[in-house]
Amino acid sequence: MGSSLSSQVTVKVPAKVNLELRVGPLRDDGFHAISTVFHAVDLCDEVTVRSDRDWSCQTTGPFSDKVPNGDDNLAMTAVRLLARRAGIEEPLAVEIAKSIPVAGGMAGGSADAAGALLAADALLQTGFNKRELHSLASELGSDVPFALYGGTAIGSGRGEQLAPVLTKGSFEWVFALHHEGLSTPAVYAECDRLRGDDPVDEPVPGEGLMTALRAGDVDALARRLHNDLQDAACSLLPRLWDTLDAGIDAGALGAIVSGSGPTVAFLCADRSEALDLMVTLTAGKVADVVVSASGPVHGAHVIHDVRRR
Ligand SMILES: C[C@@](CO)(OP(=O)(O)O)[C@H](O)COP(=O)(O)OP(=O)(O)OC[C@H]1O[C@@H](n2ccc(N)nc2=O)[C@H](O)[C@@H]1O
Ligand SMILES: Nc1ncnc2c1ncn2[C@@H]1O[C@H](COP(=O)(O)OP(=O)(O)O)[C@@H](O)[C@H]1O
Repeated sequence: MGSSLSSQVTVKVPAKVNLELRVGPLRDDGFHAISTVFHAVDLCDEVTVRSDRDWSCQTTGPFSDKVPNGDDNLAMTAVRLLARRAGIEEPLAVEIAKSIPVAGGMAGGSADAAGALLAADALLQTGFNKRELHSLASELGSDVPFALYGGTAIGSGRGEQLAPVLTKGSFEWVFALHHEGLSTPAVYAECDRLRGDDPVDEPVPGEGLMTALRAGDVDALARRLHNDLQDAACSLLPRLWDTLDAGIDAGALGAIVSGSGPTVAFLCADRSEALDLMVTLTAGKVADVVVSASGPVHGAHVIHDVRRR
């Protein structure tokens, strides 16, 4: 992209699955208090930011037709925010090579925002420290800070407050993607509707999940997967129930809707089981696309840095 002489930085940034998502009451600011365990998987976008004559944002890849270009793209919002806070007016061009499903509950837009923040920060040499970048990421969205950090982490508040979690080894996943997306606010609203007037407790982490992760115990992890938004996502898209069942029938150890959905995540015993499951689910046409990925992986990190000043 661009002239070979332009300065540009490329960042690789992962998707996430929520191993646990406990949703508390609706807060006065319109967000829900949550307790979640984010887990970064090696299904990644690459975000390139370069100096240019005008501001622009373009997306390539299989999901690019579903992503807004220009100012409506969250990555564009991110670079504009960073430049403004750094007091820099130089226009930037953003290019996203997109592999993370859109509106799939895997935080693809948040990942692009985090990637764009990091790339623009490296390009412009702002001098912002990690805490300041975290704060900018929180302004962009509840899931954006986690995409900067990656690994496995507890998220609290509205998801933006993070604490790292110790894990052993890696876990093998299969993801069933649906072309139809689900809107995150609509899924939270459906969760509230299904709960009706029932009192909702402040969310707290479930027992056993941290032990399973620390021990690298995939069977125990499969039993601890939990998502309070799952019923709401399935209520809005009932065929997700069939997708969840199909994976378990085909040998997955655990199945869960990823975040606000509609992507369904299956936890497998090992890589070979994951490949077998991928073939079975693809042949059974239970989803529009089936992919495999492992986690945890690193958060946003620079993979190319060409700066000419
Ligand atoms: C559900 C989760 C689980 O990790 O992600 P996805 O699965 O959609 O990727 C997150 O909570 C989504 O985070 P994110 O997509 O960053 O949401 P934001 O842009 O901050 O908020 C969009 C809207 O979602 C709702 N929202 C979001 C976070 C939260 N803790 N409570 C909410 O009620 C609000 O209606 C808010 O206006
Ligand atoms: N860079 C981006 N990538 C994906 N979606 C984006 C992006 N910028 C803005 N959007 C908008 O945000 C919506 C939610 O996107 P996404 O983050 O993929 O969902 P989810 O949080 O469910 O994973 C999309 O429908 C799209 O209109």
